[in-house]
Amino acid sequence: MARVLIIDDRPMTVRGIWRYLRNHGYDVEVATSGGGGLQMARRKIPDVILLNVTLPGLSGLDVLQELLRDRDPAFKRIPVIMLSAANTEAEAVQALDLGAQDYILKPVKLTVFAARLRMALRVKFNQEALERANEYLLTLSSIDPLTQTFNRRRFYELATRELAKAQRFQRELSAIMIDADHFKALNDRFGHALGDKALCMLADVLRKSCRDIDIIARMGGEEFAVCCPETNLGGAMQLAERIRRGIEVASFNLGPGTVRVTVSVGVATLCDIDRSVDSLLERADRMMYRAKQGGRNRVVGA
Ligand SMILES: Nc1nc2c(ncn2[C@@H]2O[C@H](COP(=O)(O)OP(=O)(O)OP(=O)(O)O)[C@@H](O)[C@H]2O)c(=O)[nH]1
Repeated sequence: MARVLIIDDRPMTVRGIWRYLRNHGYDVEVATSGGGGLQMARRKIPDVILLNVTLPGLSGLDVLQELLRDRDPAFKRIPVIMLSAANTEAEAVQALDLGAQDYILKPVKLTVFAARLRMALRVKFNQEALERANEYLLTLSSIDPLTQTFNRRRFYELATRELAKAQRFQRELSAIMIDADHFKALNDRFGHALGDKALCMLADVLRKSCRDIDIIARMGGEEFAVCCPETNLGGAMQLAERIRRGIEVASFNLGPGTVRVTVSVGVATLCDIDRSVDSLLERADRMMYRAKQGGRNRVVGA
């Protein structure tokens, strides 16, 4: 049921509209001042606002501007239909230019009014559907479908922002590279499906081990990265060891008998020479290869 908020200081003049909307299944509320209307709208966001231009105190146009200036995007998106008895072109132009969805003269012809109300609602619902679709597409383009961690592209976007913040405010930042050991052999021996399950297990351990503000991503294949804001080398080494150990332990529950997954982990921390996420990751990557060369299932950092 669409929710309509009428803001009009003389409710008698909108009684016809009110009755019509109630009879046609709308959920209608009436406020008699601009300020009161804004409060009501904030308490429960309406699908559309019918707003009289002339009001005591805050005028209808003031209310419209308040709505459009609001920080809450849901508030800004409420379509506003202005109602006016003035019949001046200038007022209509001003209201529409400010951002009103429509401008209707009183006395209102109910059937035409209802059609314009339906149109305003259609525009709003279509816009909401579009925003949901955009959000979904953004998720698809940012998330690795197998492990539900960020993908490489999104990792770079988020880590670049963190790096800029860390450099600007002289904060610490570290990166951890995690690569599964002998993953080819695991796939060959137990099958690709178990390999996939192992990657999901790795991602679960990463999620459980890291802070909410850490950025976890699958960089490709059997390689993951974590970007840790506000974390120095010591902290990142501790986290890396927790991850390594967590994976070793979780791998006992992965599958039948002898399936085991371990990881080699490289850690690097931001220093003055770093100009990009790449240079930090390259160092973490080099550390990870040292971990491989050192016998795997270990953490190396510098
Ligand atoms: N199951 C599964 N396997 C994958 C996926 N992506 C990459 N792989 C496999 O991961 C393996 C990586 O092998 P390599 O790069 O040779 O490394 P490794 O066998 O782990 O050896 P080391 O890294 O030296 O310990 C390859 O066999 C890839 O096919 C995936 O999404 N699912």
